[in-house]
Amino acid sequence: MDLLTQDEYGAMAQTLDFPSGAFIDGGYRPAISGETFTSVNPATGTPLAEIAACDGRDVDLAVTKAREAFDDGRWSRIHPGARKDVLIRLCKLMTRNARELAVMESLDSGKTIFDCETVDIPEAINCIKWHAELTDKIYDQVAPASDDHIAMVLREPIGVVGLVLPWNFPLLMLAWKIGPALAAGCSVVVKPAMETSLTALRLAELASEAGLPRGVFNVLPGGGAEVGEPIGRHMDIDMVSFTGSTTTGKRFLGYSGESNAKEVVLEMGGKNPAIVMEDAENLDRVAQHVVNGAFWNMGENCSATSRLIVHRDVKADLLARIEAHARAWNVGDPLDPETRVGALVSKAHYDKVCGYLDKAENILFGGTAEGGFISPTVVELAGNDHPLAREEIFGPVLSVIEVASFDEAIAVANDTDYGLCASLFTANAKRAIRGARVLRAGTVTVNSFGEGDMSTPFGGYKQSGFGGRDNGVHAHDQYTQLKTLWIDLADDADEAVS
Ligand SMILES: NC(=O)C1=CN([C@@H]2O[C@H](COP(=O)(O)OP(=O)(O)OC[C@H]3O[C@@H](n4cnc5c(N)ncnc54)[C@H](O)[C@@H]3O)[C@@H](O)[C@H]2O)C=CC1
Ligand code: BAL
Repeated sequence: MDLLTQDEYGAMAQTLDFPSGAFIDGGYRPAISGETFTSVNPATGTPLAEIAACDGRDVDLAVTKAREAFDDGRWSRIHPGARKDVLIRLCKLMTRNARELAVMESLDSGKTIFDCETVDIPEAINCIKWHAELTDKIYDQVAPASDDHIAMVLREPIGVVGLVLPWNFPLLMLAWKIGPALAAGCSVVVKPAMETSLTALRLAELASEAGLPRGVFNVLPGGGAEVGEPIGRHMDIDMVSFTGSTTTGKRFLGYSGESNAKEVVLEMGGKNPAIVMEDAENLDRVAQHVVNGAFWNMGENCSATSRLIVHRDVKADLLARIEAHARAWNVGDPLDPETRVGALVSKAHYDKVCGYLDKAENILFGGTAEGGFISPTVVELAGNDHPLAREEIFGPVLSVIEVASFDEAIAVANDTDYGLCASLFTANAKRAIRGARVLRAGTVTVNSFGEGDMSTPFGGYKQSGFGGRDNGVHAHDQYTQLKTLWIDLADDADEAVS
């Protein structure tokens, strides 16, 4: 991918048309209330767009349109290959508009243009394509039954799905959810985070251009209480898939229980450990993985490495290498393609992360915070009980905890309410496998940092996840429900039924 220069990206930013309406039933429209909110570029504080501030009435309208679309089968009952064709056309349109989407995403979220161009947009396209390709390659099942019967297990799309999204990977998290949901034949009502609504709105427009029937893909910008809660409580939504904080995620269990017992899938916070044992090979490479895990996307990542649990014998050497690599991560204008650490998503979130820096008693390096930007920071902790070791910070702050043995490292790693990801660096194969088995996390990486890829499920143990997984065939399956079809084949029409 050839990147532009900072000036060229700046010039492009001036020419973008930002969407402003909610996207309902195939077109943009104002919120029923007529209210709007201002979307702000967190890197500069300048307003980008006035966006429709939806509420429960818009949710009702969007759900009605989504239900009509689902029930008349314009998407849910067409040939899977036809669904695939539309989604592949959407991927082509995304590719054609990739640069526009990348700049829009960077302006709206503070993410670096480098990441938007090289990760967020291409991975979003790849995700939708992966699920589109799956659509006409999976089969239903025939169950064992007597010769007088045929028993089938059919997968049907679950129905109207609410998708409630975070701000840290706005388009990519949307793709993780609409990819499998649309491929399965569902209609979706999407609520982007208020901080980052622009690319979701633009994507709905592109999907319409690709031929997605109206009513199938609706996007409702607005607040959590105004849009998220009505989605969670709606009596005609069959399932909600949510990504965000554990506190808000748990609310959806209550909404479901107090409404129609809709299915709920939650992908929530993390406090992810990286364990580095004294036998880890190539400490320089380990340091690069730790820096990437901790500081990529400004640490605004549920899978971010936020606790470095390091054996005392390699601690000094490893920290020196981490510092050297982290210092090479430029902090600054997200539209400069050399920048690796952009702005935090909002003033409120910046203030929250600064509050954690204030609590840090021993900052080893970094800790510079100015105007919405925070430099990669490493903090030494005496143990795992400090708030920096227990609470999700969601910023470029790595806490270091020293240990003296493998068993102690595993115990510290598991001593958390979260269980999303963990990484383990060791050259000892037995330790690697034993460690991977006992670490209580949905994804464990050995001698690397990562989340797997499109084909592997992503989600958490403990308070990091509930009800399912993003990515892979598992994600597709969770947007479907099973129907048993049992057919009597006996040639005995005259016999009494017993
Ligand atoms: N796991 C992850 O990927 C993410 C975790 N977070 C964590 O959450 C913290 C707070 O960030 P927020 O943006 O406030 O996260 P949040 O979990 O409150 O927001 C996620 C989504 O839920 C919606 N929402 C908020 N309150 C709601 C409610 N009462 N009912 C229904 N929907 C609601 C939001 O508008 C947004 O679309 C961050 O500092 C970070 O620690 C934030 C974003 C993503
Ligand atoms: N890293 C993708 C999942 C998330 O941060 O929410």
